[in-house]
Amino acid sequence: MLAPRTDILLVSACALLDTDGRVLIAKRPQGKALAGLWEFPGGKVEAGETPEAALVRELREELGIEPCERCLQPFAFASHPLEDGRHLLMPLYVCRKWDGFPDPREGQDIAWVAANELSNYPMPEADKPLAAELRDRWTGTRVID
Ligand SMILES: Nc1nc2c([nH]c(=O)n2[C@H]2C[C@H](O)[C@@H](COP(=O)(O)OP(=O)(O)OP(=O)(O)O)O2)c(=O)[nH]1
Repeated sequence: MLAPRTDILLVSACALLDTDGRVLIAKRPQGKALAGLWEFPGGKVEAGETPEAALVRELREELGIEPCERCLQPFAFASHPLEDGRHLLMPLYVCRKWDGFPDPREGQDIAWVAANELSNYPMPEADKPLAAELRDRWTGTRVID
């Protein structure tokens, strides 16, 4: 028997890291799914785009910065069911170098947060293992949850 068909939602996201090892997160605005939760900047990969090109476009649109594609370092990914029946596949890149100063262009709140403080910010379920992985990588300790 064939397994039921699942639509995949491909979203590219990025952990921008500053020189102090803090990560930029953004609050999802009212009116969007998961409003009020903190997320990694990024968005849906459009037809014909690579995940990297989508991320460069989203970072430009959301934050007015210009990372170069080769500065996007693959870090981890989320694979998570969404409430609407689709399945989220979200590669998370790390980026430490970009042109410009991150300035929210879509009215979203942003915060620079130490990796070991990400757990103080409510995030979508899909992001929790990614935040834990960032914490482990950038604090050099592995915490058993
Ligand atoms: N950007 C981003 N999206 C996330 C994260 N975690 C998570 O579950 N998502 C989900 C929420 C949404 O279902 C989807 C991203 O969709 P979106 O609506 O923000 O994408 P977009 O910017 O292309 O949106 P739009 O053009 O439709 O407004 O991925 C995350 O850390 N970053």
